[in-house]
Amino acid sequence: MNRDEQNKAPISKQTLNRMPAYLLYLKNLDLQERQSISASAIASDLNLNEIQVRKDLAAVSSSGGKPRKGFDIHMLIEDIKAYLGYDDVNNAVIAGAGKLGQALLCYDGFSEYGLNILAAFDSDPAVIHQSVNAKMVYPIEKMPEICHLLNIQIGIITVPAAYAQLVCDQFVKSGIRAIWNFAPVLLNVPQDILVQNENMAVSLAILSKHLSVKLKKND
Ligand SMILES: NC(=O)c1ccc[n+]([C@@H]2O[C@H](COP(=O)([O-])OP(=O)(O)OC[C@H]3O[C@@H](n4cnc5c(N)ncnc54)[C@H](O)[C@@H]3O)[C@@H](O)[C@H]2O)c1
Repeated sequence: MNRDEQNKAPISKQTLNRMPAYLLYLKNLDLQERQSISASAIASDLNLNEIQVRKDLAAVSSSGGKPRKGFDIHMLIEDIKAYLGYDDVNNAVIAGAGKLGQALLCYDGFSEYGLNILAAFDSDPAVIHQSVNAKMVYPIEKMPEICHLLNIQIGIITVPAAYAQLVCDQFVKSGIRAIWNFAPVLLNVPQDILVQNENMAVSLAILSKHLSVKLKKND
């Protein structure tokens, strides 16, 4: 099956959302030590249901697992990358899985605009390793590794204002090309990085200004 055919194959949202965790896990295996791995070993190491893992990997694997040997690790990594759309410029991650970050993670409507939020990062142990709408929240320290691994181009900032520049710098170091910033801060970025600031307060101020002008006219 070529990459285009693979991308057309139906795959559930939950399966897609588990792929970054599989990819991270497989990339950290020592390929000198072993070249293949079984679905049951992956399920046990990631604390997932074995049947679920088998189904997930069957949906993406171009070769399928061999009965005794399992999956060729290198091929499986390439298959998962292809499924995640490694060259897709619209793959994004979130920094700050708090109230706003979680709301964005839970909103499925972005996919209609081609934006795929694949994972999130946070510094709070209470949310790290939790999944939100089946998307994993990773420790912020993992950002460079995961962004490079998934070839992420867009970083979404939903941390408190005081940490926004720090997180922005971490995104830039992680190879991000564009930033969607929800924190009320003007970010310093290298010239080639695009920043889109989002501020609901500004929209509300415009709305209230229009309303006051309209009401004055009606007086
Ligand atoms: N643009 C808008 O219209 C709009 C609307 C609401 C909130 N906001 C902004 O969004 C941001 C988040 O708001 P919230 O209400 O979700 O806050 P929150 O406190 O619920 O969430 C912030 C999250 O960021 C995490 N965090 C803090 N420092 C971090 C760091 N260095 N690295 C990684 N994670 C870190 C926290 O652990 C927390 O989970 C704020 O800057 C807020 O001003 C913007």
